Amino acid sequence: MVSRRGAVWLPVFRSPVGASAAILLVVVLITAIVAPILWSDQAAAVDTAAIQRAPSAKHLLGTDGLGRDILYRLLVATRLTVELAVLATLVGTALGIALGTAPSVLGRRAGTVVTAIVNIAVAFPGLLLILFFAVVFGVTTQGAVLALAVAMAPFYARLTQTLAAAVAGKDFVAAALASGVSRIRILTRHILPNIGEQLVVNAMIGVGGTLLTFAGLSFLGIGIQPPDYDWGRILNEGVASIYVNPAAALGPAMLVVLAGLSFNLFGEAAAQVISGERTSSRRGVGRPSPTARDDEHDDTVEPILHVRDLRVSHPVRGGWTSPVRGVSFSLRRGEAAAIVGESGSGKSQTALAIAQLIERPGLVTAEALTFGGLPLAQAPGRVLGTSLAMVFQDPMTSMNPTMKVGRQLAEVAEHHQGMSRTRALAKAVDRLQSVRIPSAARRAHQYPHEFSGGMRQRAMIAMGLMGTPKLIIADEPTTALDVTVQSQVLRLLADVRETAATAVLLISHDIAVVRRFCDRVLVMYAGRIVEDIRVRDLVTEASHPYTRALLASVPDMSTDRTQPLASIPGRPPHPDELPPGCAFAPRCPAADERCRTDDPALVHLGERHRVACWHPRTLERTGE
Ligand SMILES: Nc1ncnc2c1ncn2[C@@H]1O[C@H](COP(=O)(O)OP(=O)(O)OP(=O)(O)O)[C@@H](O)[C@H]1O
Repeated sequence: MVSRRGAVWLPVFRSPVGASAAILLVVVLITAIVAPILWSDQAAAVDTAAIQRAPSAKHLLGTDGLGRDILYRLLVATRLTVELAVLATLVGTALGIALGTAPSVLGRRAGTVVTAIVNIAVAFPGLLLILFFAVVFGVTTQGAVLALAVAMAPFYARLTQTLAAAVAGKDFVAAALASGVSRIRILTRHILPNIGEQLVVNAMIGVGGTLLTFAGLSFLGIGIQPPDYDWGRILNEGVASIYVNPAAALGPAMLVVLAGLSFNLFGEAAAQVISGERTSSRRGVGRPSPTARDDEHDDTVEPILHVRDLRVSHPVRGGWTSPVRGVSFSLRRGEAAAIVGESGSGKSQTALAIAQLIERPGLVTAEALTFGGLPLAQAPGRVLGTSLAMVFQDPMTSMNPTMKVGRQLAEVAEHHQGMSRTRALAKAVDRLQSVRIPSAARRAHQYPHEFSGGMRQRAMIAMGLMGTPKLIIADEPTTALDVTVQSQVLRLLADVRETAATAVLLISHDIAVVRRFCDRVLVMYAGRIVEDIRVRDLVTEASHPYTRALLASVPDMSTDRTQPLASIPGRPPHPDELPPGCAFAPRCPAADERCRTDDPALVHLGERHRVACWHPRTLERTGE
């Protein structure tokens, strides 16, 4: 059976360009290997009686100044030419990867310095850099290799940074961060394997360019030094006798171009195939400033999570934007609460802030943010991945595609519980079984792409269960799944909750899902909780006009199907375009002057009911 990696490369050979380049490449490589073995003597044989002869049946490309056969010399020189081009590219790529990944491993300042140096070097003309370093490292073969490598490193550094930035935004990297995996390990296990393919392809295209440049250096006399010779040197000698024997110059020139092209075209064809495979914040308003604070509901028995006045801010041009503005709530052991609200209301930012996954320069502040009684910020490595688990929205991006599912799960136990590889894998299989993955032992050895969407999501939950989580934060875990699989995943979360008294914080925009699964709903609007209510009271007691509008937009058994569904007119405001009073006022049918000037605090309306509104339940009274 062809492995997945092998299968990815197969289409390269199917395209006409890829196939021709591959044939050419194979010919070049075979020549590089066999020519020095077969024809070294013929290439070195001096014949003073046949100096600088034109092409003949005996010497197809003629002879050089010492009567040596040019064709044999070209064939033998293939090895050194290709070897040095590949070596220079390898050293340059390795140097580039080291420079490109340094900012994420080094501290912030050192990282900024490295990035600045790379940016300056990238802007510098490549040829000038090569000539400069060739002089610095000395006019020798090694000097030329080093000069080429150092000159191409900034390009690969920039490429690595760009590719790594794209992968760093994926959920599986956030999941690994959540598990407390170190940055170096994230780099080596999660980021580099996922950008390796593109780097290899770019390096292959690069070999073609390096081959041409190296030949150029040798032609100028600052590449390979006698008695060694490559195509560039032979070209140099051939040009001297071009009027006597043009083939002496044309032969090496054509070989340089053909070999360069073969690497280049093969790399390009591979890049096209791979890219084909892969295609299947605004201005701020000043530093985060205090706003009306939620009046925290504090009657919880044994709160596992305690959040008071949580704020998340991000720097944007001209100031800061605050998508979460003073959120307060507590969660008890075994409680399932949902955060609902329209897109952009700050649900995910709240979840990420609790899981300590807001990356700098984003700023998280809170009067209290404790988990199991301990401040989360002080002990993220110990809590995340063990007693706090996170399940992300997109099962396609939640797992590292280059690691087998079992290994990804085992990594958590190896890292946090110091388990041996074998025991950790056995635990991974056990957890996969517990989330009802069929043939778990076999499945553990498969890659995520061999799992269906629902199975991947269950495997994500199993990853959370590798520790003994007291809280699972599930950010839209069912959005990408079909309805049947959705209920399976929710049932699974419900089982975990029941058996281990695990609290669940479910982020969702689907109030129907929430009503089936949760005890409590936290309704968010424009970065704040506007209502905190028990699910069983939702239909009868919901008091904020926004909550009622959300409810009205979901059809139920009593909905008149002949009428269009109620929708909420207008759009939620962007975090930096908030109106002065209640953020919902511009869309609220009950808003008056006070709503437009004063922001209402979140206050108790009942025993376990909080609402932030100047006119709670107004809509119901007015016959909504
Ligand atoms: N790094 C950032 N810099 C600036 N603004 C950001 C940043 N990250 C998020 N935001 C803003 O925060 C707001 C809330 O985002 P969040 O992802 O929490 O919304 P959400 O309620 O989860 O929406 P959705 O249901 O679409 O996921 C959005 O307006 C978004 O533009």
